[in-house]
Amino acid sequence: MAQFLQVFSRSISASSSAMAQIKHVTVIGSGLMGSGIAQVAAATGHNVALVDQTDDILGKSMANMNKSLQRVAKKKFADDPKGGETFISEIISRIKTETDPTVPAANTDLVIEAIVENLDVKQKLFKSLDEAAPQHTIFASNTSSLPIGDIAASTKRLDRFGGLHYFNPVPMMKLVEVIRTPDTNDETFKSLVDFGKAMGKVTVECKDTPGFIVNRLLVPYMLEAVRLVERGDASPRDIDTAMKLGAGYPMGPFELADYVGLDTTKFIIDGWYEKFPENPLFQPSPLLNKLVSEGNLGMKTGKGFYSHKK
Ligand SMILES: CCCCCCCCCCCCCC(=O)CC(=O)SCCNC(=O)CCNC(=O)[C@H](O)C(C)(C)COP(=O)(O)OP(=O)(O)OC[C@H]1O[C@@H](n2cnc3c(N)ncnc32)[C@H](O)[C@@H]1OP(=O)(O)O
Ligand SMILES: NC(=O)C1=CN([C@@H]2O[C@H](COP(=O)(O)OP(=O)(O)OC[C@H]3O[C@@H](n4cnc5c(N)ncnc54)[C@H](O)[C@@H]3O)[C@@H](O)[C@H]2O)C=CC1
Repeated sequence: MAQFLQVFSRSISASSSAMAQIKHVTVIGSGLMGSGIAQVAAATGHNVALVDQTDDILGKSMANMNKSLQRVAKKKFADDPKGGETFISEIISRIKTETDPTVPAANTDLVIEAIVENLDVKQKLFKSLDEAAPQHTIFASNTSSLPIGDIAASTKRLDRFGGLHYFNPVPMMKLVEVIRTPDTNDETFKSLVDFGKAMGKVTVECKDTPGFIVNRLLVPYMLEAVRLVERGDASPRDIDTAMKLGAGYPMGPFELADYVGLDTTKFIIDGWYEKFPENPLFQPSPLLNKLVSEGNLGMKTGKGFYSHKK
């Protein structure tokens, strides 16, 4: 009987610790996505550690978050600029920056990874985090295209690993896809859904299938657009106009590719081509490859399919 009670109380405490509300979040990668995720997590009351490779990169991310928050505050505090300043400074004060991911990971409830779209680099990061983070910490990746199970395989916490796939720009886009692998346990999955909702997002659930829901549909559409241009059938400008005015999309496929980043876009296509080489859909795009090889990565560099003011 004593043994049964011990096991019973251990399982209660394990499950209640896994179910504990997520308060401290570590976001790794402070680029387009990581900075947006950190900003919204802090704006919804979470304590956030934001990690990147250098203090210089982190400084630029903090400045970008400030700009985004100014846009939010301008609307929210239209008649109260002082209130707007307090709003911004309170959110910013909940974000600490760090260059060593293992430091905040040692004391965090959730790690959200938003680094470069490369399986080896993500696996290497999570392997080191697995050694540093406590038992209860949940790991999540914001990958656009890599299998969550492949990233999780670098750790010993397959049951506490899932996907949280946000959309760009995170402060404006209302969706987060919550991904469970066959190993993700129910407590972890529920914590991830609850966290998505606590960030003010609408959550949808998806299995660990290539592209999840949105990118499974979006990537073929965008690739068809680039093939139209490569065949000389229509210009990027006309395709964008057509999809905005004819299909009601807020951005056309080329504007969106520049917004997402052509480097990230290429990582996604190259990864799927390597995995599904026989699929005609994922054949490399000479036009995209040319732009990336010239360092024209879209809005982040000031030039991609279009020129952008920096
Ligand atoms: C064709 C090339 C082929 C390549 C191969 C294909 C590869 C496939 C790549 C797939 C990539 C997948 C990436 C991924 O995993 C998933 C994604 O995230 S996909 C991207 C999803 N996002 C979208 O689709 C964005 C669509 N665009 C919009 O919704 C709007 O355009 C946007 C909200 C971005 C901007 O709105 P717009 O009216 O155009 O401009 P404004 O500047 O006037 O903004 C409106 C409004 O919003 C406020 N705002 C905008 N950005 C921010 C921000 N970052 N922070 C805070 N606030 C922001 C702004 O202040 C305005 O507010 P007002 O009150 O209206 O003034
Ligand atoms: N750009 C987009 O629209 C979307 C991207 N994603 C995914 O989010 C992830 C990040 O994408 P972006 O933010 O666009 O990329 P980004 O290039 O803007 O930012 C990536 C950041 O990660 C940092 N980084 C790289 N390796 C690191 C490491 N080992 N440790 C710490 N930091 C490291 C880089 O310095 C950079 O600041 C990718 O997996 C991408 O597929 C998901 C949804 C939308």
